Amino acid sequence: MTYDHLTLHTDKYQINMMFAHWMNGTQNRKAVFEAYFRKLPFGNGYAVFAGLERIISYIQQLKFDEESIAYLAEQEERYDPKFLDELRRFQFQGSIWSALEGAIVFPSEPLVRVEGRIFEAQLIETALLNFMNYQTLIATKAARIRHAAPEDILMEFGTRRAQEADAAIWGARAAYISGFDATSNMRAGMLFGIPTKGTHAHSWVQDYDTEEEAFLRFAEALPDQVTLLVDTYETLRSGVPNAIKTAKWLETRGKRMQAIRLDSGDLAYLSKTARKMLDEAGLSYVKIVASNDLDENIIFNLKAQGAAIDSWGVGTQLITAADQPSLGGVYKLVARERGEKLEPVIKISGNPEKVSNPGSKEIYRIINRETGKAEADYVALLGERDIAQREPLKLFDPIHPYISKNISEYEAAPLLHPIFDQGKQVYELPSLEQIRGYHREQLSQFWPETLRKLNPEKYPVVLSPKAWQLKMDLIEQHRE
Ligand SMILES: Nc1ncnc2c1ncn2[C@@H]1O[C@H](COP(=O)(O)OP(=O)(O)OP(=O)(O)O)[C@@H](O)[C@H]1O
Ligand SMILES: O=P(O)(O)OC[C@H]1O[C@H](OP(=O)(O)OP(=O)(O)O)[C@H](O)[C@@H]1O
Ligand SMILES: O=C(O)c1cccnc1
Repeated sequence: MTYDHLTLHTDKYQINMMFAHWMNGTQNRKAVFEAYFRKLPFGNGYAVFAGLERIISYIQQLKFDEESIAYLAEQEERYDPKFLDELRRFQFQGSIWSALEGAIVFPSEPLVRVEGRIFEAQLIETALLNFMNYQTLIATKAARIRHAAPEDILMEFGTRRAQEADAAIWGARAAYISGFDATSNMRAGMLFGIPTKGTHAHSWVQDYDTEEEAFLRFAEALPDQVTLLVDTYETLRSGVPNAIKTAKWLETRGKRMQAIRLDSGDLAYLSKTARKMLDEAGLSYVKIVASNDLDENIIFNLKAQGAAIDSWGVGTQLITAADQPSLGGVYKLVARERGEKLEPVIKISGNPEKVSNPGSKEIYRIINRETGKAEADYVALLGERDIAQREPLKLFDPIHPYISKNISEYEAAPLLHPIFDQGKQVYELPSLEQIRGYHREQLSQFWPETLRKLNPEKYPVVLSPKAWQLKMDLIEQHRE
């Protein structure tokens, strides 16, 4: 069995719907789905989109191999062998538009649009949401941590606590997109080109009779990469003094110790005192790394306490998004084929925020020409003229349409980009460095009020008058 073949990485109900469509002869009917989330995680003012690279490689490998077919043939649903033959011939022929990784995104706007045969568009829902939801969540968490320590070195240390191996490496990648500097995971480093960093564990120190000897042996072995963990016994009475001795020894070899690492206790007090001890020993170049169940709030607090920490190793809280372990992204049908045409469809709910926005849509980030800052995201139906011709726009809140604002001097940057065109990949994958650059550029389009960690200003996502009217008409039709 191959663990990395992902075609059956889908919910059974997708296969059952594919089968039922096939039985009804409707499997080739066109459909349009859009993926979006409704609520921002962590009380943040924005999310950082990630997951596209994995979505693309998943789509590229979609194929029902004989092992998957044999497994499907065993199911209690007793799928018709002719359906299984159809699956043998299956090839993804749909089109996909998506936000780019690193993009700043908001609730209720389509982040991925899939247009294809209902057969294929339904199949990919589960995996697409799985990749988008997790990676976007971690990229957003990482952006919050970066926000708490804008100038410091951030290292992702989460693998041992991650929800298994895929989460570890794709989470490390998502963190790097949002501005982390390195990961401890070697496989993530090899696969994605993320810089890797590592210190040593308590076990290294415990394995020697004395801490001093442990430090020296480590420094002898890796003289250019010495970061010593100083809290195995007594941080200030033994760890830091032994680290100072080691640094002095390294100096006699013409080498400079990189850092000490604090992994327990009061990190503010210990770092300030250790800093003083290092400075007094003439070792102001030795940096201080901290770890121990850190998150953005603890980092922010430690900085407020004047902690002398240059570099942060963040594991569990980041990789598991511990304060909100999932992003509730959904994938909703917005149009279906009837006759020769695509007809918009709606999903009604008692909760106004849950009523879906019907029709295939495009999103534009409206940038005010005077300030260069984003004013709103404008969700329009495909091919709307006003926005294409940069005519003055009325921006109104779709839930409270009486709240509105006009704008005429603007740029409108499309958020969704073509990725697949009728099964063919038309998007060239950028390097991870380019993605990071794009993320930084995206951040610079927003006011600090949107970006702050605590109680950020709500950024407007507005519907075009046409998109809004379509929604009202469909709600009215359903009422009738
Ligand atoms: N000055 C500080 N202000 C706020 N939080 C801190 C401060 N120093 C450490 N912390 C955080 O408080 C928590 C302390 O947890 P805990 O008591 O388990 O750590 P510990 O004292 O190091 O114990 P252990 O040895 O079991 O790790 C950690 O999340 C740590 O990052
Ligand atoms: O606290 P996190 O944010 O999850 O960061 C990763 C943690 O993993 C290690 O601890 P662990 O006790 O597993 O091993 P050690 O013996 O190397 O400290 C490390 O010392 C960090 O404390
Ligand atoms: O390199 C480190 O210090 C490290 C790596 C993973 C987890 N904890 C610490």
